[in-house]
Amino acid sequence: MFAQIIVDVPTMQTNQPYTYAIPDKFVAVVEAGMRVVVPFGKGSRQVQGFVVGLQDDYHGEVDLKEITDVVDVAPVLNAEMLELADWVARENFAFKISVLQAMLPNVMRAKYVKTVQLRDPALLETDAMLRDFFTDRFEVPLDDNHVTPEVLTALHKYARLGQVAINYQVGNRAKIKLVTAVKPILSAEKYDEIRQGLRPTAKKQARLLTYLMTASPNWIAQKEIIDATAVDYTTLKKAETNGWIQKGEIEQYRLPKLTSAITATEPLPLTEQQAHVFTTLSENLTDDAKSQTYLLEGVTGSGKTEVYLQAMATVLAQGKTALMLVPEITLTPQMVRRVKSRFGEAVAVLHSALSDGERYDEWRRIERGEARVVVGARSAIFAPLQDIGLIILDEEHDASYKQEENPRYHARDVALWRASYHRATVVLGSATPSLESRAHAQQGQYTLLRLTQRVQTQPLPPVSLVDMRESIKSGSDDLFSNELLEALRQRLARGEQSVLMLNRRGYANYVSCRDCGFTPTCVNCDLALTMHKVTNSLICHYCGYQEPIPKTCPNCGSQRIRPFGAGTQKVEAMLKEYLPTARVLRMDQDTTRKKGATDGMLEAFGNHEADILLGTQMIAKGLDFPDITLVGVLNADTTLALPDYRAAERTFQLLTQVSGRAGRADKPGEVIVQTYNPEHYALRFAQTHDYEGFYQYEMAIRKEWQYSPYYYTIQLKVLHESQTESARVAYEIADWLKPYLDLQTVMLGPSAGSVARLNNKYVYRIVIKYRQSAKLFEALDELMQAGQRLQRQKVTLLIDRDPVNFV
Ligand SMILES: Nc1ncnc2c1ncn2[C@@H]1O[C@H](COP(=O)(O)OP(=O)(O)OP(=O)(O)O)[C@@H](O)[C@H]1O
Ligand SMILES: [Zn+2]
Ligand SMILES: [Zn+2]
Repeated sequence: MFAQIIVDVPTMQTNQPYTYAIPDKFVAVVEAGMRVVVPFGKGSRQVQGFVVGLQDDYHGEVDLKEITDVVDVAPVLNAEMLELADWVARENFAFKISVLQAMLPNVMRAKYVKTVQLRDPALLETDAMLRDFFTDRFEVPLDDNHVTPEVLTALHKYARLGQVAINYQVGNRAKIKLVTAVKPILSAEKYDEIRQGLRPTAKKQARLLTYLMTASPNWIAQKEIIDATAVDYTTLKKAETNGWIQKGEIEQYRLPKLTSAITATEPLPLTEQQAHVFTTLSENLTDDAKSQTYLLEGVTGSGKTEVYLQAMATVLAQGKTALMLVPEITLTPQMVRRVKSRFGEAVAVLHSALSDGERYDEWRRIERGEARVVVGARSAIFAPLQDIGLIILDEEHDASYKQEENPRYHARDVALWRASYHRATVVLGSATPSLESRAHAQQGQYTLLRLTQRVQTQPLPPVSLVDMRESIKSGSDDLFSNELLEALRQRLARGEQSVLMLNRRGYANYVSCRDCGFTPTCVNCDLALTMHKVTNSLICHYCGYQEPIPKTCPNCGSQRIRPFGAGTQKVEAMLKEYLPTARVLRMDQDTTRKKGATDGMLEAFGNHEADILLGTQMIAKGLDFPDITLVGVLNADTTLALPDYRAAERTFQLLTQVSGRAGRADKPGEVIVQTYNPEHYALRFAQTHDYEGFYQYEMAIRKEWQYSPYYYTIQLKVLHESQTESARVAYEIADWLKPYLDLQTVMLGPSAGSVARLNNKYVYRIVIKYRQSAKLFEALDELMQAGQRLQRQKVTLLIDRDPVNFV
């Protein structure tokens, strides 16, 4: 037997698997999706690799090397994942090894100690070999050198049946947690009989026996029994001696904690609009469903989440599984609670704030089929769910769905792939869909569904734009207008709550005129120019255009053209000055760094322990608190100045999202947006909550400037320690690519990266705008595979498809 293996050798990256021979002792064990150790290269260094295929024959010339060792006893990636990894690697010019690794939890990637855990103690009675192996323990280290092929083969078999598990431990980080457990071993009738015979004073024993009568004959954590029956350890000890129960150890998952208990909730009766959406979705949530994508465009507070929950319940009832992705920052306890209160233990949460151990536990619960609902951020799209019926992407427009490092996949694309594999339904939900998705709906690739009203038909809050150019002239400072301070005072007097957002995106990276609002833009691209203090210049991150930082405003001649500044701490201090009685809760990267801090703060705000929630973009999404009646945006413009053709879209989305936090329950809300660009269309459309208007307007601009969704973008970056070498290679690549570009394809650059050096390497960039991809992609693929040659020259080449940031 022979195996095809993708090896993990950073300096020899290639997407071609290597063929290795499988020695006899591993023939019964090795399967696709397992990791193995193989010799590689001249010195036959031992490296890890993934088995991606098996074959009976080999007709090549060379003598094949043999697999040295197996890392896994059961596959850690199934057939779907292997196929998906191929696709993700191909579509994103990524290396397969990095994709395969991205699919696994951290602990399985690092150096580890392996253990075998006995999950079904009954095995010991039937298999003498296993009895010797485990002796008197439930979990033993697995050191491959000391395990005979027979035992390995047996473990392999039991692992497939779920009777033993192979666990990975990194130091102590991801140790399996074992707890004492009890198993009822007598019949209900027998327990009843014993109970009848007890002395009347044996109250505790009676309680225990009553509990055992109705308990299922599985292992139950001892603590659970004690909590339920209020018996003590002595009672349990006695019960064991009496032969009523068996004691042992079971694995306890480190379930991510919530600060307070969850109460079960029932589905809410749907509003007319929700019901219409749900009915339409239900037509495809059937056993013989086909893969189908819906775009749910629903205003803030329209009850999208309730529709998701009910759709999830539908597929679960069919025995299928459901996956719900939300942006990292909206994966709040409030959100998790909403899902867990419906589906309880069936929910696994995958979140970057989890410890490696917690994440690994959740991953295994999913893999074993114990968790059938997954809620998570971007990387949860690789959750090892089987038989998926429904995939939801909430806030589908969110930029965090694109991974900004290798492999640079977009979770939306992966979602569509997996849905087509499982013939599942996809729901992309947002109050402000991405232009790409909305355009797909326009063309009929997605089915468009709308929720135009809030749940209790509360109106969307009125939004007023405060022109800061005027405001400053009349004596306010450039952080607080009189209008906003007055509105905050009103809320304090009424005991209502306010949310204040300081927009930090693109902060201090650009200059703007305080008198006329003018921000310098690129002559080629119409994008805001980014400030570079070192060179005292403004640079276009897209095409490389440069100009000196102007001393006076080119638009109105004012000298008050300067960078943006001031952080949340400054704002907090000023709030204290203006509104001494207000209780302010500041939420930013500093105050939320500690694990669980965000949860605590949101809970405190929910309990009215603060009047004002001050924060960065992280407060714009998802919050659902009934007493927020005022939302203030201190500076709407910073996102407008992002060096990104999506700047207007991002601004519109952010303002719409944050406005949506006000007036969600019975009290009417109000939004105040401070800006230097009150005429900008992104603000105008956000003011009237007019997504469709914005969409039409922005599409016309994208068409004119040849941006997505009309054109796609690919960014190539060349990095080298020497600037001349970096430039030389970039020009070489550009020349090499030219013959592959058709007439509609535009190549910008090479130009020096706007951040001249990254990690001490000089960056040169090429940006390609294209409509037809076939020929171009072939060329890029070839280029990537040539990466090895580049590696030897110490050149790094990065290929980023549809980049979110131009740096
Ligand atoms: N059918 C219903 N009946 C009563 N209340 C509902 C119903 N559907 C949703 N709600 C409540 O209305 C509020 C808003 O709903 P939800 O958070 O699902 O909206 P959303 O569209 O996801 O909002 P956003 O996009 O602004 O986060 C929630 O408090 C939710 O519990
Ligand atoms: Zn000006
Ligand atoms: Zn430009």
